Amino acid sequence: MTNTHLNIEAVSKSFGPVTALNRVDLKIERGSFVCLLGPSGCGKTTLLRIIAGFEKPTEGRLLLDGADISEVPPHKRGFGMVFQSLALFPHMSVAENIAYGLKLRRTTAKEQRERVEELLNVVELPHIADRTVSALSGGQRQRVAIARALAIKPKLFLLDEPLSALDAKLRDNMQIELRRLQQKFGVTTVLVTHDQTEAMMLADELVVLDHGKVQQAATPTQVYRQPANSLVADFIGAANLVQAEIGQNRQLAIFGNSFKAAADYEPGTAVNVAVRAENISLRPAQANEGSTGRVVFARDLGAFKEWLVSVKDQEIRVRGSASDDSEFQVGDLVHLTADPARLAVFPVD
Ligand SMILES: Nc1ncnc2c1ncn2[C@@H]1O[C@H](COP(=O)(O)OP(=O)(O)OP(=O)(O)O)[C@@H](O)[C@H]1O
Repeated sequence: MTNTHLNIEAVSKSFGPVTALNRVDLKIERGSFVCLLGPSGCGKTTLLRIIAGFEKPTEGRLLLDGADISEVPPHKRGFGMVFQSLALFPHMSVAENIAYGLKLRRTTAKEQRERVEELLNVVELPHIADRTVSALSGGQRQRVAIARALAIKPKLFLLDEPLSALDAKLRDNMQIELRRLQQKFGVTTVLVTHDQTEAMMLADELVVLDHGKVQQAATPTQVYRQPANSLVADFIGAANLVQAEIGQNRQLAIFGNSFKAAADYEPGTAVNVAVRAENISLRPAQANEGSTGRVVFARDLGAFKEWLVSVKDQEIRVRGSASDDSEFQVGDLVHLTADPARLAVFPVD
């Protein structure tokens, strides 16, 4: 059964001649964590700003629990927000920052104290309530900003690239923390990111935007395994897009390996086949063998190995697991095999 919290109906937004959003429809489930993901300029920040009320849609409307909020100003929407800049008050203490939204809501001093204490415990900063924000580390500031946004028990929790200023290790820790907090509070959350690993790590539902349109809205696993089109396949994960042609009985040949396309296409249809780097295996090849390529780049990244293999006029990215002890060097002739169960076939646009 669905339980829609926010319903975004046919929302479009133009800035003069630029169409930032083009009839976006999206239903956000109560208590879910939704990530808006896409390349730079795809419209994700504009969509978040429309949800927050900082921008008005050119067309379409927003329904919160069924009520039209399109005309409601941001401060009356009751949403909690965290931006990349955090926008904390540097001269105020941690506790004052967290209590800020509560004060505006005329909460009693006792309620404020209790709520601040509760949140400081949740974000694991109970000992620094009295410090000024300017004396905190990047990760601590991040937690204060999150605590401040959650203090008002927001109807929606909105975050715009909140972790992008943190170094890789801290960002990884904060992603786990953010996800745990969101689950603990059960707050409906929308986060904008251009980092697909972050989006896959956090999201219940991943919304891939491109060219101002929703290209796919599904679980991270679905988006990864069954990308809706070649834009999504290309954007998510290390995918190779290989051109091929449908033969008789839906037969297709990729790197010389033949397999059957799942969807029904006319023979002779040109298609793009998305093949992820980790779904291709290599073995040494002989010069007179078919379906071979030459290794042009090789690196060991610790967690996995990666090669670029020149096949015809394309460079194919291939990943092997760290435990795989095959060693291919630049210049080696290799045979490629794609896992037929993990291919996605799209008509050429
Ligand atoms: N205030 C504005 N005035 C004019 N054009 C704008 C404005 N805000 C956004 N745009 C344009 O709308 C499009 C979508 O911008 P938006 O900031 O939503 O993209 P984004 O996906 O968040 O990109 P990024 O990841 O680079 O922040 C872009 O072409 C952008 O230049």
